[in-house]
Amino acid sequence: MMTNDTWGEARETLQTTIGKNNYQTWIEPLTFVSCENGVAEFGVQTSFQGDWVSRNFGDEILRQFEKLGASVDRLKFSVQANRRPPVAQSSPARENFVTKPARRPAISDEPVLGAPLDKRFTFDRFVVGKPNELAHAASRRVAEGGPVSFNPLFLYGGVGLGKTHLMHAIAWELQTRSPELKVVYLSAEQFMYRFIQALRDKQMMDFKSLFRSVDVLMVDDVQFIAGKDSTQDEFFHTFNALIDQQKQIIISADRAPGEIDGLEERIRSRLQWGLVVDLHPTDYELRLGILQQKVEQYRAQYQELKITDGVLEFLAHRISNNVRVLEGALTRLFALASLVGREITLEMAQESLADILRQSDRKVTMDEIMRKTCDYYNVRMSDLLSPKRSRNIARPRQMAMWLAKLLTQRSYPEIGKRFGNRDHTTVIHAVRKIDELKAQDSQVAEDAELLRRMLEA
Ligand SMILES: Nc1ncnc2c1ncn2[C@@H]1O[C@H](COP(=O)(O)OP(=O)(O)OP(=O)(O)O)[C@@H](O)[C@H]1O
Repeated sequence: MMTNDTWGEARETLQTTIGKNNYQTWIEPLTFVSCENGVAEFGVQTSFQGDWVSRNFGDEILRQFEKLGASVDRLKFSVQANRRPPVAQSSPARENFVTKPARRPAISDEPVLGAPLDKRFTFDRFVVGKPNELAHAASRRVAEGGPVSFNPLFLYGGVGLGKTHLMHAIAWELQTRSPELKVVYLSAEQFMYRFIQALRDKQMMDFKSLFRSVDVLMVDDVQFIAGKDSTQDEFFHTFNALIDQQKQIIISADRAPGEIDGLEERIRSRLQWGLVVDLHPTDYELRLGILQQKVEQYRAQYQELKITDGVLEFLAHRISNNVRVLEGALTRLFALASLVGREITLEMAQESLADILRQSDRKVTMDEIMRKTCDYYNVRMSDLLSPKRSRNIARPRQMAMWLAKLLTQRSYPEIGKRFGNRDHTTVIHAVRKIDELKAQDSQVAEDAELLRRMLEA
C-alpha cells in the first residue's frame, strides 16, 4: 500500500540517489495526491516540472517504491490549477504526465539490436558552429545514405560535445529516409555486454550473424573496449565483415584512434581508414547559439519565459565546459522560473548557479600542469625541475611551460621560478619553441591539444 508516509521514506532516499541539488529543485516541490490501481499521482506546478521529473527521475522514483514494497507501476504528474504561478497562464488548465513502466527504458523507439535513440537528438536540434561544422557536415553526408563514401566515420572529441547527439541524428535521418535499413546504435560497453552474454549462453553464431546483418552500425565510446582483448577481437571481425559488405560504420570516442591506449594496432589502423573528424571544444558563439535554441524550444513547448537581456551571454561566457553542463544550468533556471513565476535575471542566475559557475571557474594549477605533463611523457617530476637538457626531458619541460602560460595567469618570471628557478627568458624561449613546433610537427600539435584538454576537463 502506497501512502504519504511511503512517499516520505522514498523522498529520504532520493536525496542521496539523485543528489541534494536535484532533490531540492525537482522532488521537494512535488505534492503526493493519491495512489490508486498502481498509479501514484503527484501534483506539480507546471507541465515543465512534471515532464522533467517524469523523464529524468521517473525510473528512480519507481525503483524506490519497489524497494519499499509499494505496488506502484506508474507515476502520474498533474498540474494543480491553484498552484500555478503567473507566467504559466498560457498552458492548459490541467495536464498529466505519466512515466513508462519501471523496467522500460526512459527513451523510446528501440531498434531491434541496439540501444534506444533519444528523440531530442536530431539534426534540427544540433546547433552548428566553427568547432563542430566538419563533424556535422560529415554526419549529414552519411545520413543521406547512398553509396558509402567514407567508412568508417570516426567522430571524436571531449565529454559532452555532441558525439552521441550526432550519431542519433544520423540514425533518425537514415530511418526516416530508408525505413527498410537496419540501423543499429549501441555503446561499446553494450557491445561487450552482448558479446559476453552470447559467449555465456553459447549463442555466438547468433551474435555473429545478427551483427553481420545490419546495414549501418554505430558504436559509441569505442575507447571502452581498449584493453579488453576478446571483445576487441570480436569487434574487429564484425567491423571487417561489415566493411567488406560495404555497410556503413560510425564510431565515436573521446580521443583520436592513435591516442587510445590499449587498442590493438590492427584495430587502430582500421579505424583510421575512413574519415576521422574532431569535435572541438565549444566557443562562445556556439554556446550562445545553443542557449538561444534551448530557450526557443522551451518557449515553444511550455510557456512564456522571460529572461533579462544579457543572461544568456553571461552563461555563454562563464560556463565553458561541455554542452551538457550548459544545458543543465539552463534547465535549472527554467525550473526556478517556472516555480517562482518570475523573470530570469542575472542576479537569479548568479545565485542559483553558484556551484556550476564555481566549477567552471576552476583554475588549472601549476602543480596539475607539471604532474599531467610528467604522466603524459612518462618523465619524473625531479627531471622536469632538474638542469638536464636532453631532448626527452627538455621537450616535456617546454610543453609544461607553454601550458602554464596558456592556462594560468602566472608571469614568465613566476613560471621560471616554479621550474627549478629558471630565468624568465628560458620560459619565453620555451613558449616560442612550442608555438613554432606546433605549426611544423603534427605530433607536437596533438600533444599540446590533448594535454590542454586533459587539464581543462
Ligand atoms: N551542437 C549542439 N547543439 C545542440 N545540443 C548539443 C550540441 N552539442 C551537444 N549538445 C547537447 O549536449 C548534450 C551532450 O551531448 P552528447 O551526449 O552528444 O555528448 P558526447 O560528446 O556524446 O559526450 P560523452 O563523451 O559524455 O558521451 C546533449 O544533450 C546534446 O544534445
